[in-house]
Amino acid sequence: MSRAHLDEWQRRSFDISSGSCTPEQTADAYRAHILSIQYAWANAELSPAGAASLLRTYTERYAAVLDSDDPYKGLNNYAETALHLARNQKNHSDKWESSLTLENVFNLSCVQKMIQARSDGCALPVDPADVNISVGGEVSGGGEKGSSLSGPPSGLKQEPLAHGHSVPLPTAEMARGDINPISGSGGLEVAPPRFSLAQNTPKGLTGSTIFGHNNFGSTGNAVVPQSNVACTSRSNVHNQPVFFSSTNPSKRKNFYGSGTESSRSSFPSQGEQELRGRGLRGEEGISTNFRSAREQFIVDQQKKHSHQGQRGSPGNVFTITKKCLGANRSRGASSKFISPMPRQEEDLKDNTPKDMQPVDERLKNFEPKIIELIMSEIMDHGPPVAWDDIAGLEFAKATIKEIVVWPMLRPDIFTGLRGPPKGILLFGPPGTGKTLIGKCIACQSGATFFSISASSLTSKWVGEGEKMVRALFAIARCHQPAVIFIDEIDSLLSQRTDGEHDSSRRIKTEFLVQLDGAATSAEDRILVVGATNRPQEIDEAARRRLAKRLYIPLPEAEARRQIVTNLMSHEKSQLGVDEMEKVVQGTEGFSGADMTQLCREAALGPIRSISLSDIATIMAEQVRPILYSDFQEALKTVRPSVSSKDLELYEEWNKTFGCGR
Ligand SMILES: Nc1ncnc2c1ncn2[C@@H]1O[C@H](COP(=O)(O)OP(=O)(O)OP(=O)(O)O)[C@@H](O)[C@H]1O
Ligand SMILES: [Mg+2]
Repeated sequence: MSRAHLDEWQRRSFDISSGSCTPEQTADAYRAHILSIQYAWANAELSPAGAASLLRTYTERYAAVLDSDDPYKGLNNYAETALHLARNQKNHSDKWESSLTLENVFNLSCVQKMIQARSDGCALPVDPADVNISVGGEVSGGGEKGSSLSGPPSGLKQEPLAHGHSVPLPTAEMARGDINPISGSGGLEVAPPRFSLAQNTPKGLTGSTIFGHNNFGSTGNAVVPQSNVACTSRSNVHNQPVFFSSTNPSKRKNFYGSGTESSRSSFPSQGEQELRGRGLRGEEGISTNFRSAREQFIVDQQKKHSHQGQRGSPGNVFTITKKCLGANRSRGASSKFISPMPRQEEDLKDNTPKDMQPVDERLKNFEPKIIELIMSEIMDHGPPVAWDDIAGLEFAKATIKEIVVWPMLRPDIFTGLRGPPKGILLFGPPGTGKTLIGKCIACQSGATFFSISASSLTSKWVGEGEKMVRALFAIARCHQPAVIFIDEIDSLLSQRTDGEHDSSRRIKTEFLVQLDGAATSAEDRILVVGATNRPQEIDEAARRRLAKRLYIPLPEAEARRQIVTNLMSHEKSQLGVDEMEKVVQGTEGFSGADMTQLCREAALGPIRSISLSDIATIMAEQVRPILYSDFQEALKTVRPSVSSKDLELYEEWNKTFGCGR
């Protein structure tokens, strides 16, 4: 080092050793030393080894001055910082005091309840919510071999309670931890007694019950040293209530140590306890979570076996239960998990009556794809339709109720000749409510309802049509009582001609076979409802099988009024009685669908009266009500869709084949 540096170094060293420097000056001097060393090393005036050695020495000395809490020699840097931080922290814990004292603990209602329960010989009310210590009354082993808590151990006072039972109270000595209340020996060094809750437990609460720790392995000021709380249960513990202590008395409830899986997984098993006990003894009462691999293996094995044993017979397993989510639910092979999303096949199974289960075997011959398609055709969706939603058609409605609803309600009296027909044909002009009736049957009959459009059978599944028909009837048989609604049945069962396509002929034949089978089988409760607006095109063989042929005519005046009233009730309208009458009279020959169309058109009247500039801003309430004038306007554009000539044909067919009066 250069001469100047060495002089400076010397001066600083003298200052430090003179003892006249303040800690700040000493620290500065050491810091300057460190800088000098770094400088010399950077200028290659010091060897790296020499620089490292010097740096270590002076860094240590510098740190010693900084960290020393001696006010004359050190800066107490660390403490200063920590204290500074602490000063800025709000801390209320120093004012906190537990309200739970030795005196008032027995006044707690939950403690009283427990005492009462024990005195009544009932199970102890305990909440395992946040507690994980079980302490019973029977003492086996301990300082005085064979001693039991039926007599208070030395160090426990007997204090009579209101109801006459005595409770051992800890004394001041115990509170100080001088005496182990459980051992009763008055000494600290006691072999750990084992506790189990037996019926012959003294009526009073043990000191350990009340003052037990929350944590198994914790040590501290508790009255009961943890080493003594390692519970084992060799016998007579099954079905015994397990006693938990809790720091939160409000959480205590009735609880039985039933030894559920969750509890066992949350609490040390017997083997675990023993191992822990060993560990405790071996380490002079200091519990440790460490376990050798072998010990862990033994614990795991014991857990496994105790689980199995518990399921079969709840034998000699450790009966501690911890409350946890779902603990009360039984799990395992016997419990049934119900998925919130039922699968299709489960639906199929569930909808099938138990006695119909063997029928499912028949579905094995069908391709799952086809079964799935048919199942998706089950009409269980769409807005429900009530009988009152269908205006007029009183005869048809009464007949259908008689054929479908009553036999379903009273199958016992609709037997033999009174047995319901197996096939119905609803025929009539378009838009008169045939499909509506089908939907209503679906909602009201309570039967499994299959709704298939015949055209989809012939066009959608070309080449598979007859398979579909067969599968449809097979599934319906599995879901009896069942209603198969076939809309536009004319396209399926039209007259057989020489020029027709082979596939549609096969479908038709299959359908007739199935219909025949359903019609002839007395046990089958399958009703086929066909709807058509071309009844004259239906094959005579099919016509015979659809025994009940109901004419669905155009709505009469009363029905038309009902349709308008029904539809207008959902809108803002002002239609006087006379005006309504005029509308009804002006719609002679209208079908139900035409009436609906007329009302829709009339409902647009108020909107059309709003000027184009206002339509974007007008409030919904400001739109005027539907008036008679709107109907008058609508009647100019909406014409009846059924011609009188067509009507004659229906009337004629009804007279020839219909079942109406
Ligand atoms: N009797 C009725 N009561 C109330 N509304 C009806 C009635 N008949 C028809 N409607 C109305 O007409 C619409 C068409 O009816 P639906 O589809 O049942 O006629 P359809 O007889 O099946 O006709 P298509 O023969 O053309 O299939 C219905 O949605 C309903 O709004
Ligand atoms: Mg229809």
